[in-house]
Amino acid sequence: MSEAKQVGQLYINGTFKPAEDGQTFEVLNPYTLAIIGEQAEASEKDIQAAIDGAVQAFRTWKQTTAYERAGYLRKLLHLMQTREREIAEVMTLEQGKPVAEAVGEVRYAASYVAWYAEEGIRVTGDLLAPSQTDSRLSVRKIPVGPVGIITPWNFPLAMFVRKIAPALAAGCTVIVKPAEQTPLTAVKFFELIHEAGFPAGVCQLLTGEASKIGSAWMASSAIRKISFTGSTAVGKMLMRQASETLKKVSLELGGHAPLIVFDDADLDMAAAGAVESKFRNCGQVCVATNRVLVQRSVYDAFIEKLMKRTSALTFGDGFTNVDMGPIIDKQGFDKIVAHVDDALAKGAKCLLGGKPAKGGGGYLFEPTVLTDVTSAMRIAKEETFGPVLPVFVFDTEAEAIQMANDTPFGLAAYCFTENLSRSIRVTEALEYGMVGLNTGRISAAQAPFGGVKMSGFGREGGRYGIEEYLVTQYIATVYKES
Ligand SMILES: NC(=O)C1=CN([C@@H]2O[C@H](COP(=O)(O)OP(=O)(O)OC[C@H]3O[C@@H](n4cnc5c(N)ncnc54)[C@H](OP(=O)(O)O)[C@@H]3O)[C@@H](O)[C@H]2O)C=CC1
Ligand SMILES: O=C(O)CCCC(=O)O
Repeated sequence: MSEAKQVGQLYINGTFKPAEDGQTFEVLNPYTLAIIGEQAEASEKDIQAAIDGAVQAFRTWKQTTAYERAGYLRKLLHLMQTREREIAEVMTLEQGKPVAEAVGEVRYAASYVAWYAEEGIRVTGDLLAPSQTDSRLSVRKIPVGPVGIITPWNFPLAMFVRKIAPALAAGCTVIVKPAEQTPLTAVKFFELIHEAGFPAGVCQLLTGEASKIGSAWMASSAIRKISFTGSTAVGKMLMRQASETLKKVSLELGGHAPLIVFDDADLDMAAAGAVESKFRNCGQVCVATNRVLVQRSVYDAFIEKLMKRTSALTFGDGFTNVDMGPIIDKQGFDKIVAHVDDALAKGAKCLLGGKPAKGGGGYLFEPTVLTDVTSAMRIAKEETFGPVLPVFVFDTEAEAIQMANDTPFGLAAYCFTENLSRSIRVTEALEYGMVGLNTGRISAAQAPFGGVKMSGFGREGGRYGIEEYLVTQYIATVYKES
């Protein structure tokens, strides 16, 4: 990837432009902490121009047929497929994940575009049985209106693509606000939006101060829906703000995923699932395993298999052949260090890693396995968002279920067992929006991604995801019989 500094602009009303007052902010490479670019910081005027553009464009976009909208999405899909390496390299530069993983993310994002290019044409209404002969009772599904989208840095592309694809397919217009750490991937993607020829105002990009953009959207009754992925704290605040103008809201928030290994599990599959689920994206994933719960009788055998896989993991510069890149920033790094230090101070044993690593100048942390972990430790309660795997022991199925559900979060959980009856009992007892049975990978464009409890609400993916961008209109008609 070229070392030339990237300069990212806003995308408003079909045009790339700098901020109206010329303000920018710096973008860093998290592996080296070098400044790799500058990104426009939207002014109040820019934010308002985007809202006005979204409102104006909605008037015509909502009138297009689902087939026309599918055509635009298919063009976008083609561009994403042909330019995947280019997008992936920008992602690695500003987010740090290995290029191969970044390519995987571009493909994953593209799978949502492919899905919703198809799903948009399947939105239908109903004709209800009337209570009198001269009437028709019809139900339409119509786009909710302009949507504000706020996403985090851990998946700089997929997190907003899986929101905009169903929104555009449904007939909504969208404005995207990506995380401050990863705006350049979004700019690269919007070049494709531009090339795909979406009408001006249908899909726009704002970068800059989150609270300024968020507050302007919240104050505007024109923005009818907010879709957010990020921390529970910010999600709760956005929901409070959205109540002022009663916007529809979807929140995909933090998780604290348990991964349960029963004594009848295939331990190789369980160890592979734990490592895949924990160490993908250096553990900076809301569905990452945050707690491994192992039945006592297979504890030693499982740990041995887990250690074999974990100690083979490599980390470093995402542009080299490694399994993991750096931690995104100091705040994320400090939380990981604090969780590990707290666990060790309270009696946990470190079997692997447990400390920062050198290299690059950014924030690296060794893949870490902790045992003798107890519920008194922070790591047992909070999302670590890093490459640290704490292992707990249990004796009975009831105890495993109780431990797994003992959290305010409810995003993803994993269970490994070869026993059919147990698999049904346990997966259905888990208070989570998503459960992986004998797998550490659950995400798919056709499936409903989302949580319960403090992990939020709303679903992304499949036929469920488009519902988030639709509202129901009922029309009662009385007609004259000739
Ligand atoms: N569910 C998930 O996938 C994620 C969970 N997290 C959890 O949250 C922790 C903190 O991560 P962090 O990146 O700070 O998460 P945040 O929730 O702060 O950031 C996510 C998005 O929200 C934006 N945002 C922040 N404050 C506001 C606001 N007042 N109004 C509108 N938008 C706002 C951010 O913008 P900006 O970047 O400009 O501040 C970013 O685009 C992580 O350690 C992890 O535990 C984090 C990311 C993703
Ligand atoms: O961390 C997230 O918010 C999304 C996880 C990525 C995925 O598996 O879809």
